[in-house]
Amino acid sequence: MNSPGSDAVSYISPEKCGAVLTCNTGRNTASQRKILSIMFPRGKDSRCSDSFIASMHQLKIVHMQMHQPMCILNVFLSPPQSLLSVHDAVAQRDFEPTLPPIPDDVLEEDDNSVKIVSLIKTKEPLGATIKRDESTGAIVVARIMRGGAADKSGLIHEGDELKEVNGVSLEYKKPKEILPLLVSRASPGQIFCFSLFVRTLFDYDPKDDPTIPCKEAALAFKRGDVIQIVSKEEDTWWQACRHGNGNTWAGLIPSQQLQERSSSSAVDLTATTLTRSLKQQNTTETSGMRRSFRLGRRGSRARMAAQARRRSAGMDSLVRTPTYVEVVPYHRNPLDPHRLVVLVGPSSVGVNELKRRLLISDPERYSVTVPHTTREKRRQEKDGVDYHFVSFPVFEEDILNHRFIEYGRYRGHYYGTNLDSVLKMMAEGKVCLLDVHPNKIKHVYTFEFKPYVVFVKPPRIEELRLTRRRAKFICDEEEKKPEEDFEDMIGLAESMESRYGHLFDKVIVNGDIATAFRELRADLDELEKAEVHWIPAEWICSSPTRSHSDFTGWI
Ligand SMILES: Nc1ncnc2c1ncn2[C@@H]1O[C@H](COP(=O)(O)OP(=O)(O)OP(=O)(O)O)[C@@H](O)[C@H]1O
Repeated sequence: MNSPGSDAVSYISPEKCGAVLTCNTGRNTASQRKILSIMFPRGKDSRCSDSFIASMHQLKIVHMQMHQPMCILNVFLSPPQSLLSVHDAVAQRDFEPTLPPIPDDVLEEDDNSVKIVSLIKTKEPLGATIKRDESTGAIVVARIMRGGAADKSGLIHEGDELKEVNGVSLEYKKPKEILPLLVSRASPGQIFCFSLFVRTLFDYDPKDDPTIPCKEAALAFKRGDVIQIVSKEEDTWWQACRHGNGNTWAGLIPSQQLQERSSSSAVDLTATTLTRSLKQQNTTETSGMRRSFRLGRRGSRARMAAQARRRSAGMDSLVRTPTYVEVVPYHRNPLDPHRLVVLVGPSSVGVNELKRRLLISDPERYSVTVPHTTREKRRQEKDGVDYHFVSFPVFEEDILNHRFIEYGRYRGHYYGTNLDSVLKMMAEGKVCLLDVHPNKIKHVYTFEFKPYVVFVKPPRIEELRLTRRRAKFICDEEEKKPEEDFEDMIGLAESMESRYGHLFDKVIVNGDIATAFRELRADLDELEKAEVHWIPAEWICSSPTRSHSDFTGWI
């Protein structure tokens, strides 16, 4: 089995990834390794190619016949021990083919050890990215993708020089001409040494990314997708697989650091724009914040201006580029309370309208909380139905115990949404709909409530004008025109998204109300049916009384 000049020849045919043939000279240190040939099968059905071409020293081509079946060993190799043990097993038997002699002059010419690697694959690409070595001009392996054929074989390493693919010399070829052959797909059920599930907080399309080293080896995703990160070895590019798809991929994605860096200029721009627009506006205090909340949902202009200043100075720890949030699977037992549905959005965007439609569409399923108040009960009102009527001391004790999601004073009396009223609805088996400013989400951002946060976003201004023509907008200032309200709404939506976007599970654009409602309803139906809910990992160690000043699960 051994060929002249080599001390190990192994055929390995893991069932899924095809066969691997190696021949090395015994001087196989990382610095000396050279890949001389990589062979892909030509026949659609053939797992083992019937011919094997080895290019020696860029010049010499050695042809060799292979017969099926080759040695079938269901082994994934991790060098060097397993390679040697497989070699020992293989070497006991007389397998076809035998390697032809390696020409003497080849070995004499070069001090480097010679390794011939043939990866005979099914549909799998090699699973590596390449680059041109600037000093030598050689094509070298830049990285090995986790779970790909190259990784599983354990025979190809970063820095190896690539001479030939499928019998075609790579000399004078540009990396982009070779790249399509080297994309990685991992086998379903592949076990990775490193594994972390994240929900993505931004859309990523490698086609639009000029910095990606290899577009074909990248993984595209949409905001909200759950992906499995399998390697974080590099600072700039991580490797990840799509989750929930049998045909999983291990592809490159921008690391958190890279994404934050590339978006930081955009965030700065948003902060500057917001500061500028605050300066221009006279009515920011009320125009953008949720109008329907009577109890302090509106932020003061001064506070918003200070926030914008802090943000532009980079001092607001909550303003972070949305990247990835670590998630864990939660299997909802049918007897478990429903997740709390939190609807957020700028004032007048249509949150109440959507909530109203949900309640009408299925009153048995959806419900809203009953607020607490310290004011006197009126004759026609029912305690626990219209309001929970409580005394001042009780209300204030609950404030001190952080039991209010939001509260405020109106005409000398307190009004507020108490956590207990939410829990009561949930305990009754209802899907509780909560409508708050996004800065209040933190009060329910726990495993106990498992909030599913829907951000209702305005469409582009043209569509806003068109769809809201007949809607009544209550301007906060007499002289204010609806057009200004539209601009405020869009501006506020943008700043909400950049500030709290990492908390949003779903974004609904409310252009046409019927379409937006259908989308929301369908999404909530899907949530109801979902076997697995991917929830933030931080909830697992959170408690209802914990302070939520930061979101540690956000990686
Ligand atoms: N897609 C839409 N097309 C046309 N009109 C809409 C649409 N969405 C909402 N509206 C109308 O816009 C007005 C404001 O909507 P809504 O009260 O639901 O806003 P909101 O987000 O709850 O604001 P606020 O919290 O300030 O009350 C209502 O008259 C509503 O019927």
